[in-house]
Amino acid sequence: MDFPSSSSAFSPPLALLACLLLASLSWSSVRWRRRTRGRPLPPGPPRLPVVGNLFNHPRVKRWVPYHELCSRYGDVLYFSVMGQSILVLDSARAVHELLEKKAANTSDRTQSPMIELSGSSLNFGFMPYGQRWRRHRRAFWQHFNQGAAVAYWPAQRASAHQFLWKLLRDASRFREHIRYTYAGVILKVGFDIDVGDEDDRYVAAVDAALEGPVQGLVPGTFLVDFLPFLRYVPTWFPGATSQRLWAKWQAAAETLKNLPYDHVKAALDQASNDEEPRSIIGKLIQQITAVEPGARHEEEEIVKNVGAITFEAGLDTVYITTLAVFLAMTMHPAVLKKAHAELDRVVGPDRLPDFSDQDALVYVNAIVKETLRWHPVLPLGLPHCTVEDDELDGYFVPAGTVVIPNIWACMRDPEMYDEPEEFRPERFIHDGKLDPAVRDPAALVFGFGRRICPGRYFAQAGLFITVASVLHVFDITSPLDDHGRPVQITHGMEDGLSSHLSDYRCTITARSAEAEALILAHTRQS
Ligand code: HEM
Repeated sequence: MDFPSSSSAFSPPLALLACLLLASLSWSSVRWRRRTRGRPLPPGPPRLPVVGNLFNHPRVKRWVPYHELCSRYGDVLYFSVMGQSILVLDSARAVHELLEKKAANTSDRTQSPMIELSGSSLNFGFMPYGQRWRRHRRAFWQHFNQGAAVAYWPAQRASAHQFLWKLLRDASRFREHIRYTYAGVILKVGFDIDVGDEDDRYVAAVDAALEGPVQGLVPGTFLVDFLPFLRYVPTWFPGATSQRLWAKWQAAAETLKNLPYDHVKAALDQASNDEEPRSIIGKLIQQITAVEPGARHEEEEIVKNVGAITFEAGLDTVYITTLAVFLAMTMHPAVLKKAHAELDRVVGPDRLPDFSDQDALVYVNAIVKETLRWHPVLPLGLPHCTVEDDELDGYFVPAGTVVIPNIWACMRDPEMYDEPEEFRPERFIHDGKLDPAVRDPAALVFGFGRRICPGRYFAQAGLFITVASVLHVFDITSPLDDHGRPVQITHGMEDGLSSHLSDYRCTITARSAEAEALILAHTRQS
């Protein structure tokens, strides 16, 4: 048999290239085997060479298709998109195994150009796991831990009362009223600013700054997520509409960082030296005055960021959850009737609910829990990221893997919650008390490990007092059509990092003339 001579088949440079390629492939394969130690990657849909799952990775309302795929592959699901490993955890068990037990290795965040371009660099929720994130989180937690959060109850109560009065005056604008209620509390406790009735410039600054994260952080919305060089196209370039949008978002984030901060700074400058600052930002500014001037700029930046993130992370979450309570009451009149009965019995007609009623208002607490479960506002949480190679259930999890907890799926696990699609607060109650045997949705919807939501105590207190106050004095019923007939509405979740409701129309009326009088009396007092 004739073999072609080596000189005719391969020229020396080509042969060298082939040898180098072969050597590099064998070296990668050895390294891969060393790293995996024979452990396979977790199961998942079939992958194409190079692009992996680019064409079969879910894109819309991913919590649903992820969950459907898990019924085929199990509660740990693996994708690889253009070399990026993605792991979906579809059960409380899997989430606990990786994000709680191995928190030291799974508390990083993946970085995307859209974080900066959407104006979210100030948000430590997106910062990589490390010293900078830690310093931000420490400053925040100091003022929002369980003990500290109690100090904000009076402001939360006053804001809830103001909300009742606004609903009484014009219930058709209940969505704006909810936003003002929660933004007002943050402005008060964070900056000692009293929010205006409407057209408040601080609330306008918050709304403008939230546009970037809400629209810009939905994965895959902007091509720059896949082609990072696009961020350098100048704004004057024809068709560079995204660039102009990003510039607007970043400017709005800067305004949010500086506007309320400057107010606090000015107030501190005018106050006498022995006066204790009343606001969180005031206290943080006071702490950094002792810092050496050289390091002060960095510290000042942290304080500004902490102020801004309180709005960025703390407004839409409670706003959407409160809207979901209104929707649930509209759809389930029997639940509202039971809440009314409990409030009449525990609180009575002569006053509004208070935090001291919380233990006795078992059904109202159960409504808040059921709403957090029924409409988990961050259905996929905030994705974590692994730092080093890891292992789960005997599978290999490479370093740099994006880990997505499917909180929505956990909240609909029929093993944990019977008939999960139903809105049924009773599931949390046994013998007239909250049942410790039923998992509290708060143990999952606020996230995991070292990244668990540090605003959770503040959020839950605000939700409780607002919901209890509204249900005590208002009826919430179906919206009416043009002929005055009730319209049947259903629960739907919109796509997005935080999921808005598809429909939230309702009719809100005071329960009685006494209820109206009660609202007016309390508004005058607060
Ligand atoms: C219903 C209300 C809320 C829900 C369901 C919620 C849920 C979450 C979730 C799922 C995370 C990601 C946790 C993780 O990575 O595992 C998170 C992070 C965060 N939340 Fe909340 N949250 C709520 C309200 C608030 C409020 C009111 C504040 C501020 C006052 C707040 C501040 C934060 C911050 C600063 C982070 C970033 C934590 C970090 O990455 O270290 N949240 N939240």
